[in-house]
Amino acid sequence: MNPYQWIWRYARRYKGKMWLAAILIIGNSLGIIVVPLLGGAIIDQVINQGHTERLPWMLAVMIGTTLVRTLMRYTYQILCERVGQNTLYDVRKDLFNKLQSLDFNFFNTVRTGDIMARMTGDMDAIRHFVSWVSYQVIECVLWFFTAVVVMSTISWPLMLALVAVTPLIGILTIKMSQAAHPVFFQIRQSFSRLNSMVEENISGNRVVKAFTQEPYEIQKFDKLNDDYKQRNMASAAVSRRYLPVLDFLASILTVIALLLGGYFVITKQMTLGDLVAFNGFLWMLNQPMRMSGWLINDMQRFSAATIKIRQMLGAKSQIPVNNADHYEKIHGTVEFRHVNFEYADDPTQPVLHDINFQVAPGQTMGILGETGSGKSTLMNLITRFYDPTSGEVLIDGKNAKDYPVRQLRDQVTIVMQDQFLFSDTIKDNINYGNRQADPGFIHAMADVADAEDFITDMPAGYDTVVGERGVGLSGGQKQRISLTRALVKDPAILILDDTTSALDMETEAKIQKELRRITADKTTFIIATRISSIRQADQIIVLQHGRIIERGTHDELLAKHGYYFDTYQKQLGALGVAPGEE
Ligand SMILES: Nc1ncnc2c1ncn2[C@@H]1O[C@H](COP(=O)(O)OP(=O)(O)OP(=O)(O)O)[C@@H](O)[C@H]1O
Repeated sequence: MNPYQWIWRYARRYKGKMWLAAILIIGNSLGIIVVPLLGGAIIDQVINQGHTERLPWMLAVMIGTTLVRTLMRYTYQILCERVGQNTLYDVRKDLFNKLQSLDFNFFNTVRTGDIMARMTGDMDAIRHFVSWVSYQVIECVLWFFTAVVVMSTISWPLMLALVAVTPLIGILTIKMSQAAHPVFFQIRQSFSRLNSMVEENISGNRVVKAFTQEPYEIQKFDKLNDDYKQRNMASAAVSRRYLPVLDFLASILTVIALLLGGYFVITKQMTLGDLVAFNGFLWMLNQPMRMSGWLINDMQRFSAATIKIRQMLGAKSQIPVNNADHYEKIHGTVEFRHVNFEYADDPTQPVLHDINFQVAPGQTMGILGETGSGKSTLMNLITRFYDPTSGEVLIDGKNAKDYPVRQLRDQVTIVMQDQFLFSDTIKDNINYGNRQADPGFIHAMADVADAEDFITDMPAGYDTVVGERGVGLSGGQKQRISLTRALVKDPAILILDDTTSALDMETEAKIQKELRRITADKTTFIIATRISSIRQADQIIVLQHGRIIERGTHDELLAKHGYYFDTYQKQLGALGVAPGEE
């Protein structure tokens, strides 16, 4: 499907408006012929033949048609703008909905700046095409052919002389189109790179400043900015190469018309009035020729803009978001059977190897392991952010893949390591997963997460607006708000991925105690670096290089004198507690 067929699938929803606009465009284009024809008639009939009584109605018709034409043009311009805006609204909506359905595999490989470039610059190229370029093209084609027909009826030999130039214009237009297409595609790519860089720079501004890398960032920006400029210059060079020639050919038409037309008048092959009328139509040939270059540019820009948007709209999620007709309540048994996993963007690096375990509803599993051992990845398979490469994740004995994914995630909540808060009120951040949550329940859960006191101490309490990504809150406060958000969701399976790492041990111990109380009926997974966070768990697994190397309860693991025991000893040592004294 070419870009024009693709956009037509959206624009045809507004067929009514488009037909009306088309009728008005045709009416306007036909109306154009009135003024030059009457101009010629005034010369021949009023000035040369002395029929002065005809002048008033001729002038009245000229003014009348001009007024009607202006009204028509105004109306179809508004109609086209509406169709353009509506079409853009639909494409943007589809794109945003698509983004919501795409999985982590997509977001791992596509940069945010790239997506933003699609949602802004590319969208505008589409709007410009539908709202402006489309009717300009129709106008130009209509003007050109109307002029050819009318001018031929006035003097076909003169018209034939002018038409002789048009094949050259056709060839130039095609050549320009071919030269412009790759350049516009490169401009879009370059714009994406520039956008991504700026987006990352803004998101990472604290790191930039902390490491005083502003000069490096400026240098990086300058390079991309220069690349963008160069590509735009290349596009301008294409225009520079062809547009003056097209302009020149358009001007040549006037010279031919005057020279040859003058000769025809002198030799009485046509009247002066006819030549004036003929000359009056000349712009209807000129204008499309002059415009053709610009319109080709705009069409190529549109075509380049649609490529990435269509790629994004066509992106397939490996984990489709499907809806179900009935809601299946999850009780909380989680079983991993011979699970292996590697990330799609790095398939050479197996991350999890033959993972097997089972957790009963209401039980707590602790997960310990060195950094990069696969702990978060393991949890991401329960929430189905990814599916295992082989093996099965079973929830209540049923393969996780057989649950509608939104239903599953509705009952499995993860508090991620990298907490994200929206620039919204604390209240709206907390009830993000459960908009109907009872205020009493929210306060109770905030109490469990030890967040109630610091929230109510804030000037606007729960209505305090936090900055983007939770700016204005400490790391520990963000962690506690994120934990409250997960608890308010009241899931059957709760996953805490290093959720309390930023808290002091006393606060952590308090939260752990409260959590044990309220998660008695939930299956809970706790990823932790501190053994104190998981020692009460019903079972603990230790991961190393994606394999379970130890499993058991706290006491069983200590008795093994392995990795867990060593970690425990180190952590006690760090606290200045001798073994046996804890
Ligand atoms: N999107 C990804 N694409 C490719 N590899 C990844 C991706 N995410 C993580 N990995 C790799 O998978 C491995 C396990 O990562 P994971 O985040 O699960 O470890 P972890 O045990 O949770 O680490 P930490 O304690 O530091 O959070 C690491 O080697 C990491 O580099």
